[in-house]
Amino acid sequence: MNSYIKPGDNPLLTEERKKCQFSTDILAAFYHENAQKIKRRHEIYQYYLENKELHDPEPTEFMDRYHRLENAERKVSLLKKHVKKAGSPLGLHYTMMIPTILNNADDEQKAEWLPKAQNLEFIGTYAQTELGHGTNLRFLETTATYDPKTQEFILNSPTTSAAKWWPGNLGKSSNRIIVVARLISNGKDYGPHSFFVPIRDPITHKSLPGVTVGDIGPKFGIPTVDNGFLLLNNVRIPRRNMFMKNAKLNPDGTYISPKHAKLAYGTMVYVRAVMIRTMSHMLGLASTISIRYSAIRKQGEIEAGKGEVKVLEYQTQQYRLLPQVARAWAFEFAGRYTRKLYAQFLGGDVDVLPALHGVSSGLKAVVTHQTAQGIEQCRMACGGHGYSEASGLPQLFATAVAGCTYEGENMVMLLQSARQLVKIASDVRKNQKPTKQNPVTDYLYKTSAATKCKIDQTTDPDPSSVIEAFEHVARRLTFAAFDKLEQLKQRGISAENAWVQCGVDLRRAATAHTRTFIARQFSNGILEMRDLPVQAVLKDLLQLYLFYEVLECDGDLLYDGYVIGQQIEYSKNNVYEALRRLRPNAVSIVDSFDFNDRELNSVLGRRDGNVYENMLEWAKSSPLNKHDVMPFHHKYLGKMMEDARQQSKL
Ligand SMILES: CCCCC/C=C/C(=O)SCCNC(=O)CCNC(=O)[C@H](O)C(C)(C)COP(=O)(O)OP(=O)(O)OC[C@H]1O[C@@H](n2cnc3c(N)ncnc32)[C@H](O)[C@@H]1OP(=O)(O)O
Ligand SMILES: Cc1cc2nc3c(=O)[nH]c(=O)nc-3n(C[C@H](O)[C@H](O)[C@H](O)COP(=O)(O)OP(=O)(O)OC[C@H]3O[C@@H](n4cnc5c(N)ncnc54)[C@H](O)[C@@H]3O)c2cc1C
Repeated sequence: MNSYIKPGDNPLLTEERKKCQFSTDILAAFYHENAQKIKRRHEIYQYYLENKELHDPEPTEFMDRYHRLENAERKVSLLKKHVKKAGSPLGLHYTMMIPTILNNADDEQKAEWLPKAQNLEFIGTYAQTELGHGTNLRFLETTATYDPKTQEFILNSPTTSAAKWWPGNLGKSSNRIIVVARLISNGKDYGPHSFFVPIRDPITHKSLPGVTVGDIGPKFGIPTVDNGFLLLNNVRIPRRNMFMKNAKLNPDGTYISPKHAKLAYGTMVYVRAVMIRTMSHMLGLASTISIRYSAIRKQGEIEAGKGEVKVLEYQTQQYRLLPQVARAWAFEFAGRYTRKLYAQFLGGDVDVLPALHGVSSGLKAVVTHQTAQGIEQCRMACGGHGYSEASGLPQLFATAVAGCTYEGENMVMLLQSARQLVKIASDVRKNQKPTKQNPVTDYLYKTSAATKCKIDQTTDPDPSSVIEAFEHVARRLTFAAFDKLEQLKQRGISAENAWVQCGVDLRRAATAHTRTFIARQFSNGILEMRDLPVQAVLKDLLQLYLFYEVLECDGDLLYDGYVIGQQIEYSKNNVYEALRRLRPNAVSIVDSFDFNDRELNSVLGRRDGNVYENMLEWAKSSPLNKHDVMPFHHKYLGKMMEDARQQSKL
């Protein structure tokens, strides 16, 4: 039963919702983990509806960056009064400042900084990337030189390329930030460490002496985030402003190493682990918008004389949109795994860090890339109106695609994942067994159970046959890349250069490995669902996901004969059959993502489906339409046409 039906909705959408064959409440609670969270979501939305001061004065699409930032800060300052989590001017405060305090501050520092951060007594960000370096952290230039006489660090940007560049909310919002700088003590460089650095006066908000800070200017998207630049000119901070949970520096300047060399990178691993859910939500938003719109948009007759049909009736439209719904679910299940692993790490299990880094690196890269691709597919499937900012899809894409770059550029992250695969391949070649169980990589120690894939023509395909096929491809690509590395090294090429010359093969292996991981998490995740009608929908989504992925990597499956052409044909049929089964429930399935109209920010994706009249209202509210004739018309185009008319009379 679809609980999203309301009087006054577009009848075309209501008729879709009346076809619902499952409980949208149960599916929504499963996606958001429990019914309590759905209830809380609805309470917050109702509160938002009742508090007009939280609303935008006009569609933000019509605002310039100055007014967008002002509006965002206004709402955030109000939000603190209303709800804990806040919007974009505080994005980095919640996603990086607070996790860094939790992850890198010792107990005394946590006691001092955490309550103030949680109470929003200051606003922070995570300033690591520099104008000259983002990926290669070993070469960051900002220095923190210890002065044992005063027990202070002197922070300095030695060159222009050392300017911190990109950190979100650095330009105008933040006043207490995390700066990643090279720790130098007693003449020794200990590499990048994190420091708590005041950059603006807590009362006047003016930049402090030695601090040059500002906004880096317009970007591809995310206009309400003041990504900034920062130059430090011998700014002094107390010794105790170095985060000291892991590495420590004594008053005399002696350094104490952390238990694990990469603990300082913990915040990045945290964001990579949790951003998977954000990407799932973004893909869920895009598929909600495009499927609701496709259910009310009529275009073209299938049979002459029988009237125009909803574009969702076209198999091609289903093929463009429904796999995005399936992937949104797949990413949600995969993200649950990495969040659990991160919780284990935060709980003190440092040994889990390499496994967490390995899985979160590859997952972050694949999920952000497929999310961006999927949103763009949803946008294109909405025709011209998908290209309008009224749809919400261009901004959604511009926000999501940034995830391919931040938190570790995707190619670099896939190569990090490949490091783990190559180490395992080396162990296998030496007949070494895994030192500890790792459900993500254990399959690499096995050989392909069946020499031939078990995908066959059936109405109820077995997910394990597809997952084994993905394991087979990932194993083959991993060992092929490993063997190529070894051959190059045997020819006298250095390990580093061999790595670079195998980069594309390593990336392919990491992508195949991550695909296997996601498929396994999706297949395991739906087993928890006990409600049979909802379970049937999830099984259809899983079938669509698995066989859609088979078609995405069919060349790798056919390469060594593990799969034959007939099985690719079976896979195609399984995709079409899943589309057919999902079509009647399509609108109710995206309703179950439970995104409200504020989150959707889309005229096309409105819950009520009343698109056309609201599209016209939206367009009319454009500031351009305050004028029938633009004030400058006669100065330019008007004069040009008048001159042309006069000219033609001569
Ligand atoms: C809503 C969200 C808003 C997001 C806002 C955005 C924020 C940001 O973008 S913050 C800045 C993000 N920047 C990055 O992610 C930088 C990416 N670069 C790196 O992480 C590193 O430079 C590197 C991993 C690419 C290379 O680091 P390096 O120290 O050179 O390490 P190696 O490649 O030589 O590997 C050595 C060893 O360390 C392991 N390792 C690397 N990183 C981690 C980690 N984070 N956690 C655990 N282990 C890590 C790596 O696996 C190697 O191990 P072995 O293979 O066993 O030798
Ligand atoms: C919207 C947005 C928000 C951001 N927010 C923050 C923030 O809050 N805090 C922060 O510190 N940073 C932030 N960043 C910066 C981000 O983390 C960096 O842009 C990212 O780490 C990539 O570094 P880079 O831009 O210097 O690219 P580079 O490191 O210069 O890489 C450029 C390209 O070179 C290639 N490349 C580089 N190294 C390798 C390698 N080892 N192997 C193979 N190929 C390689 C890759 O193709 C890469 O795309 C943000 C960036 C964006 C776009």
